Amino acid sequence: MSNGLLVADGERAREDLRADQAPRSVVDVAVGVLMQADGQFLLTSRPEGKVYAGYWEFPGGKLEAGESVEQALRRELQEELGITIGEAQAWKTQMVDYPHALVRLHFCKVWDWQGELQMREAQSHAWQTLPVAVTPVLPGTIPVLAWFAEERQFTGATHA
Ligand SMILES: Nc1nc2c([nH]c(=O)n2[C@H]2C[C@H](O)[C@@H](COP(=O)(O)OP(=O)(O)OP(=O)(O)O)O2)c(=O)[nH]1
Repeated sequence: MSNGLLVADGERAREDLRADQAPRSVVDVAVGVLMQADGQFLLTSRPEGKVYAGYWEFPGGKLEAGESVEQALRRELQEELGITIGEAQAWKTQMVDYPHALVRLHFCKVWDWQGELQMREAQSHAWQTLPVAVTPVLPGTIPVLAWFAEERQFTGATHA
């Protein structure tokens, strides 16, 4: 990692490849970190047919044209989980350079929502704490586990 940018899948080879290419545009993504009072957080698995299918992540998705992060988060969590969220607390942002896209992840903590969780995209879900037991975790999700570790003074591996 350098300058707050996480490069997934082979930094040096990709820098060589990109030397004479135009900079890629950034894709903004709204991500919800659903929290329970006891500190557990919700992870979901990426559905079949998407890049990194089967990897564990926080629920969310790309902003549509004209949407704010909060609007996108509200829409995505309704679409994916069938819940209506209350206030979302902007937490941290993280850029990740994947082979498929350069993404800017806007992580928001969500403490309050209405409705029962429904896995509307046939994804799996798991309430987790540190260390995270489900595997594999999406590269762009791992920094969040480090932020939790810092907040909680947790030492040791954050995930399997
Ligand atoms: N939702 C989510 N996406 C993440 C996380 N970490 C991470 O690197 N990403 C990346 C993976 C993808 O490149 C991008 C999210 O795009 P997506 O394809 O899941 O979004 P979407 O639901 O709008 O997708 P689609 O409708 O276009 O299929 O952000 C995370 O914790 N949660």
